[in-house]
Amino acid sequence: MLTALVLLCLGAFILYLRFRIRRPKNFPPGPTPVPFFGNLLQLDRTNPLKDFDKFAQRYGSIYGLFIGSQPAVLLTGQKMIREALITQAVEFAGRPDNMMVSHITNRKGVIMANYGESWREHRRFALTTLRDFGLGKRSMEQRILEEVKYICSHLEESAGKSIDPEHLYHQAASNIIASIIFGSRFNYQDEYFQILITSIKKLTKIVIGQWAMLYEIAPVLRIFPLPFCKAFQYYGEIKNHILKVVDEHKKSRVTGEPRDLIDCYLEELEKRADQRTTFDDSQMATLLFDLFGAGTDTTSNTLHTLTLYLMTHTHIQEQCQREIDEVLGDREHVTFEDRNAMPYVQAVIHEGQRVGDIAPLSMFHTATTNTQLRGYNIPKGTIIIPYLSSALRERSQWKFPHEFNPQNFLNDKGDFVKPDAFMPFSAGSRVCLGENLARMELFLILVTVLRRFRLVWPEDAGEPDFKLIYGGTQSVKPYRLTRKRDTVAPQRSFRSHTDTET
Ligand code: HEM
Repeated sequence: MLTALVLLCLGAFILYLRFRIRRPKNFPPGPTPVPFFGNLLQLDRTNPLKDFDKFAQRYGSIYGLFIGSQPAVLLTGQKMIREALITQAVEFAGRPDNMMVSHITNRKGVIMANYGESWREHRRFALTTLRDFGLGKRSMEQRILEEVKYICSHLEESAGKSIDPEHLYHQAASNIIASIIFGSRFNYQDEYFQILITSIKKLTKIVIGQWAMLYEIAPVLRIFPLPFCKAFQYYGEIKNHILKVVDEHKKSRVTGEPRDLIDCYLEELEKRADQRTTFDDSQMATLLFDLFGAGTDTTSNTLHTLTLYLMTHTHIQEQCQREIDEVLGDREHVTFEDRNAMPYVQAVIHEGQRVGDIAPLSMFHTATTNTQLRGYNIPKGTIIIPYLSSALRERSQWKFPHEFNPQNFLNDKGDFVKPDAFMPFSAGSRVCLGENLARMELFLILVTVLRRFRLVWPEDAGEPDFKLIYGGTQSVKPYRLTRKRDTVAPQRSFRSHTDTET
């Protein structure tokens, strides 16, 4: 019996030695990892953000963790994040290649592409194409305003009923990016459209969930038909749609007259036919997937959370409406330029982004080379996690870090100011590629809707819940809204706090 026990202990010790995780020399300090799981068992599986805060209190604004056996460094606070992503931009511009999402997209396109020529060429192409969006005859602004008409008519039709705005915003954001890249929008009732949107939402959920984690730390499981296989299926559904549209474009396009981003890419392919280039059909499909996916959840979740705050802080909604009326007067349409004359609305939108905290952990980066940060060694390939939420609610950076208060973005004279800690789009060479589009969407949609409607928290809806549901992209829980046509709201305010749900 004793011999068996000794042998068991010895076996366990040998296994421990075999799978023990070794901290690289002079690696940032952090909690002790256990074999195989690293520090994953010390993190709340449904929402690790509070654990990250606790570690930051103990180890400081930079600390080391292990995701399985893979070393990772967590960056907390705006100064630390900027130092890594801006001052040492190139050294930390990589992407992990062992994540499920990098396998799904084959590391092509932009989002999961590693730092290098292909990422650079595709990022540059996408940015220029989005920026010069005089494509065809319609500007980006016109495309957004066209979609806003559908949002308004949907709200118009909902008179006397309460609606779930989440789906409406998802459809609108998805349609705007679809119109830019595919050249056409979907009808809100279109079943196929619902399938695509649902696939994006489910895929986003799976790739940051527990099954993805298992996929990443235990490659041996990948051969089994476990729930992570669904992610590949959802990706396949979206990609099939993309390939179909690309095929149609190849048949119908006219050289020199691009209608959308696909036509622009096909033209680039033609131009580069005799050159060495990273452009090809499969890169194009992943780039389209990246833009369609990234352009759907993000802006719509921001609008969803912001609308909840506006309905429940009616004095803020009213003040926006007064400013909008003053600036627009009799004019039918708002333009993006009008934002410069609307400091309060600007402050409200930015505050919505701050408390909405859409991408709490940004996207993971990696070190592109062996380097140092704050005197610590960071080996090539280390995962770098910019903890964006920590900057968005950093006590020393905000007048009111834990409440919804547009004063966070206004100075004493009432001018709009943007503190350095405002980084929902991240920073540096990987900063969100759709930032300008997203800012334009948020402004044009919100101003048009608030100009026409008063958004009201239904009388029978109880207390609003401001907690964010943790995810790769976060949002508040589903809720319902009613709308009134007049824009003068009775005063109604609820206490809000900006915690993430645990
Ligand atoms: C409110 C809306 C949005 C927010 C808060 C947001 C936030 C982010 C964040 C945090 C990242 C990661 C940056 C990093 O790795 O450091 C990112 C990357 C990216 N976003 Fe957005 N995003 C938004 C809207 C959009 C839209 C509308 C598009 C579509 C054009 C888009 C396309 C992308 C792409 C392609 C990347 C990858 C960039 C790269 O790896 O080089 N985003 N976004």
